[in-house]
Amino acid sequence: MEIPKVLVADPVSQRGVDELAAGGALEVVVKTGLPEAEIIKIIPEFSALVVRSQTKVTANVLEAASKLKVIGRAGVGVDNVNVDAATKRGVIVMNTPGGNTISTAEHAFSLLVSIARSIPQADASVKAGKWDRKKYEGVELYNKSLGILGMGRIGSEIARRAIAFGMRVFAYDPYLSSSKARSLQVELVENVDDLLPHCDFITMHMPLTDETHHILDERRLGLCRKGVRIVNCARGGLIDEAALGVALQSGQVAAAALDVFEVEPPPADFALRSLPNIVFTPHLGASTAEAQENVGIEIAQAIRAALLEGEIRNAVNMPSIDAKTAAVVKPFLTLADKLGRFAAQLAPKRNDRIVITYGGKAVELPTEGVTRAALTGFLKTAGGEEVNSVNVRTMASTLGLLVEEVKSTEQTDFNEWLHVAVWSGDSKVSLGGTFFGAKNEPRIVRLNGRSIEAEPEGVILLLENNDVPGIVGKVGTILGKHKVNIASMSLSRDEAGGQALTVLNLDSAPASEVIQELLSHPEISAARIIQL
Ligand SMILES: NC(=O)C1=CN([C@@H]2O[C@H](COP(=O)(O)OP(=O)(O)OC[C@H]3O[C@@H](n4cnc5c(N)ncnc54)[C@H](O)[C@@H]3O)[C@@H](O)[C@H]2O)C=CC1
Ligand SMILES: O=C(O)C(=O)COP(=O)(O)O
Repeated sequence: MEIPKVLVADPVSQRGVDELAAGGALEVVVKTGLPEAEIIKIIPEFSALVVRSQTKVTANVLEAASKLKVIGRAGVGVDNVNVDAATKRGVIVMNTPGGNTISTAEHAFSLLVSIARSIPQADASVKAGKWDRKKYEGVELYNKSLGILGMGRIGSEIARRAIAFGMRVFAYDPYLSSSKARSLQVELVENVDDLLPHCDFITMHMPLTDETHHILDERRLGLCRKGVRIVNCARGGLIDEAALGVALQSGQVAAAALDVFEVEPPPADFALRSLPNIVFTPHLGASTAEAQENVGIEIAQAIRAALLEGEIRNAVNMPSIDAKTAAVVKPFLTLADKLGRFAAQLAPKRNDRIVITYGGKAVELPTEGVTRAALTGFLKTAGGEEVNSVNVRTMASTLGLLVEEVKSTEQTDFNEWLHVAVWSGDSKVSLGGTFFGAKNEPRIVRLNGRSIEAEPEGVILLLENNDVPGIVGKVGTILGKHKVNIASMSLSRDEAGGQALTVLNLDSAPASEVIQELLSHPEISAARIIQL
């Protein structure tokens, strides 16, 4: 079997590369700093791609990435990855939250102190042979107020450090609970506008999203306390850099420090470069030996787990699942896929709703992965092999297919079972499955409300026929005449002499003339082949 290849497109610690390549199960290629065109040329060979913040994983790169299963971001922010395009192409996007938290918090806090005391400027001044002690008079952090925009991992570490420096900390984070704010000893402010006038210092620690883009714009910079000092160690797009430049020149903002920029690296004519009261670092927040060791190893382990064991860790575009749970869920994934495929071949084309019901012990499962498997089985007939558990929810939503999950308390003959029902208007198709025997073999045991027994595998012949003597023999004779062997057969009838559903597992697919011959029998009203 071909060894999956992994492209490391941004600098990752050697220990991370070694972890990826361990045991020879993956082939690791390190090619950093490639332009998009070069990545597009080579990406078709790769099953996984490792990036940091420099490589842009664009829709064009993803379009070319025919083999790609996983994008591993050795760090936190994934705004350099077109996650929507990755999801549409069924590519898992993972990151390593936490691996560079301390490093980034320490860097941001260092920048805070730097601009309180103009350390970089004073350093440059002495190195230039000057001795300006008055010019570089600074301010204390002690007894000052700090506003933290984004109180997650890094924001929380900043808060701890600020409190240790005797600062009063205000936090703006719409997703932070009051109890968490209390435990962090920060004062939660409902909206940014109310926070800004109270802060001597402001530091940004939120992701770059549509909601946070330019969250500090000209208007809000005007709301800040005059002489505020601002640090951005999160993402350049959070601050309107042009407005910041004006505020720095007017003194509305006394000083600023940027580790991140709207365009990285900033262009040669970057206007802020000439201002005396701003400090820059080249996106160094996570650039420590410890952080890079952490994120390198963590992303390597996550990619190996995904490619080699089907375990999903820290995915940003689908539910994570650990190896132990993956093993428990695995048989249900197969059954769900088969039920979905079976339903797709029976259901009419335009479907409004699909309901996946869990019964017996199956109600204890982490259902999302199993639901996605049933959906994938169902939609593969519509969407082709492109559909997988990463993009299937998006596809269902695009098709207007309402997806429902039910945990049933219904008592049945089965210890654990799954049921898939699909509606198109008033017409409904439904299938139920469970597992039989010591080997936990999957079985289809319900079809449109009737009890049957069929292996969800290979060629299945469905017959609707009158329950009359000799019909089974007749079906066997017709199939036998055409050398079609019956592997198993199950017959389900409403009542003796009534309507019956006959389900046969066949060793080969009968030709269409065989189906026509079966349909020519007066007691057989429907015959169709299902391929699983
Ligand atoms: N300069 C650097 O090298 C580094 C930069 N970063 C950046 O820092 C950001 C934060 O990193 P972590 O703390 O690890 O992430 P995190 O996910 O732990 O924290 C982000 C916080 O932002 C909050 N948030 C989200 N939308 C918000 C909004 N509209 N308004 C206010 N708060 C909002 C979230 O609720 C969360 O608490 C990352 O997204 C990344 O962009 C992270 C690591 C290194
Ligand atoms: O983890 C993040 O979000 C970062 O911004 C770190 O960026 P880097 O991996 O150092 O290019």
